[in-house]
Amino acid sequence: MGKAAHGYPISTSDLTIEYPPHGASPAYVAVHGLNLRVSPGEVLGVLGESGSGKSTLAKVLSGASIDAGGDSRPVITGGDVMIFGVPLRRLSRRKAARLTFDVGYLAQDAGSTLEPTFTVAEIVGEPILLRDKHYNHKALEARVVTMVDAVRLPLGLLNTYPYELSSGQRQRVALARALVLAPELLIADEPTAGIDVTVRYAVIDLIAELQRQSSFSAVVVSHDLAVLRRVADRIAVLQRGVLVGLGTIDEVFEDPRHPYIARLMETLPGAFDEDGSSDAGRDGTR
Ligand SMILES: Nc1ncnc2c1ncn2[C@@H]1O[C@H](COP(=O)(O)OP(=O)(O)OP(=O)(O)O)[C@@H](O)[C@H]1O
Repeated sequence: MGKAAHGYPISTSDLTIEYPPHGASPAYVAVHGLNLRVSPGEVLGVLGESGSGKSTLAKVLSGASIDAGGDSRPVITGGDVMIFGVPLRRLSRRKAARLTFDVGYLAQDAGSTLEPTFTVAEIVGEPILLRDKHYNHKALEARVVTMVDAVRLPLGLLNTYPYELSSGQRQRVALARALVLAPELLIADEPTAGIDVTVRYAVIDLIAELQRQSSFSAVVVSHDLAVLRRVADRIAVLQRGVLVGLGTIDEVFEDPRHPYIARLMETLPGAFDEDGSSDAGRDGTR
């Protein structure tokens, strides 16, 4: 794809995303006129309350919504987004499928939706075979071992099934799968949701560490500012599908130009502690 030549891994211009009408439900605009860019090697956090459009945006940026087809998927109806210079709005499903090999996507609840009949090794290795079904067996095995090791799972788990793992271990498997093709962009949607409180920060710290090692760009969606503080270079704040803040966490909150952000500050007790710790989101609720 010649990714390096395209400057920005993600560049949106007036991006509007809509869910088409479905049965009795009218069309719903989930993201309105979004303008942002993600630079090579940058981690952008996306913050917003439930229903603000974070997952919708993540799905579209990953190319997964086009690849999936179907009529309840989000569709770009205004502006566009370029992923490594490829405009998504009119992208065919075939080309979108190819794009998904370049973009790692850790979907919301990825850990709890792993294929239950596959072993850990099969789950992690599957994207390699989807890209190239004739991939060398030994090389596949070696790559799977490398990835399982990279996410700090014991290799003894390679032949176990998802139901035998803890929530944190399952999320690590999902992360290994999302990164197995060595993507230059990772889209992670609420990577710490549903994970036991005691290991939640270990998972986000692992993403931060792998990102530093491999310098991929990333978008990390979370409703938890303390999570984003551990990984994001900048954050984008969404309210009802509209971008209401963009910058480093300190820039966004030190000068809250938008009343929503000022309100958000009040509802995030402890979010501004020096050590980045926060009470918000620690109780395991979403
Ligand atoms: N398949 C769908 N059809 C119609 N509307 C939808 C669909 N999926 C989501 N929406 C609507 O789009 C809006 C944005 O949803 P989205 O899931 O992107 O929000 P979110 O910020 O990720 O929320 P959460 O943190 O709860 O996951 C919501 O109002 C939601 O009801």
